[in-house]
Amino acid sequence: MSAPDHFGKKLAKAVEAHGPLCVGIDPHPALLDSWGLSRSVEGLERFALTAVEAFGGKVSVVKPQAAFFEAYGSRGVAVLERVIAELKDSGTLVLVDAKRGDIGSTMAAYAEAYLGEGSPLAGDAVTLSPFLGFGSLQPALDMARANGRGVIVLALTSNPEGAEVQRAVAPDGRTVAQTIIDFAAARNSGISPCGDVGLVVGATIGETDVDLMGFNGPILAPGFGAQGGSVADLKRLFGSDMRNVLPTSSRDVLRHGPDVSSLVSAVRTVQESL
Ligand SMILES: O=c1ccn([C@@H]2O[C@H](COP(=O)(O)O)[C@@H](O)[C@H]2O)c(=O)[nH]1
Repeated sequence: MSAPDHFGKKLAKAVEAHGPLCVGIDPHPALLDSWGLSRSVEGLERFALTAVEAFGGKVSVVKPQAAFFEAYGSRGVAVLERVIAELKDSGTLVLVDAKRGDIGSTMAAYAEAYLGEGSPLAGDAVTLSPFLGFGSLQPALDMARANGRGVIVLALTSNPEGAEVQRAVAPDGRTVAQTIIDFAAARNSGISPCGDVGLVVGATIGETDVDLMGFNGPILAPGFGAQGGSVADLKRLFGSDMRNVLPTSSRDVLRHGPDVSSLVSAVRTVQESL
């Protein structure tokens, strides 16, 4: 029997089939209003399941934003679990955007929750924050690899405040972002076609002034769409080789709901622009 695909291989196949666009499910209160839904668990559920119906099987990756589900407590988290299960059933890769990060011993529990076999909160990958030190993420890196899942680590985030930390210069002369990139690159070394440790590099960051040349993993590019990032920005930042770049957009697609066919055609329009 052949070994199951690792995350990089699953991602490469998904991108081959559907293109690089990752669509976010971010049930903002203002979007619930504009879809004519109540700001309640019932409204959240209708919103999220409509998005699943529109995006499942049509894009390579869907990224539910955990915060908007957690805001409704345990019933909201139950909706997130259902979203993850239904997206998996549709054959679409699920990146749970939870941005977890803590000391290693606590990180092991986060790893179990978001990357553990049989956990209802485990998609195919999870976003992680490395700002307690890249090494603190080790339990999650190990569990991701053992279970054929992936992690996407913040490096250069799309928000303007990120630069004060991420572009700070470490004692060895590298920026914090470059240090994170180098750790991630080392972890992916030798994995084909793409490693299981990805990075967040926002589409809005201006200049990269980091070296991504040797990086063999997925690059999630948020900030594309509602935050002002454009296709031209992606080309400027990542050059012509965008094989592993996953532009991600949430509000700019979701504003076309609640009609499923309008959501689907918004997705198609963005996919074509890429
Ligand atoms: O640097 C980052 C990291 C994550 N995000 C998340 O992506 C989406 C963006 O939503 P839009 O509506 O397309 O602006 C959201 O879930 C963020 O938490 C990011 O924007 N920047």
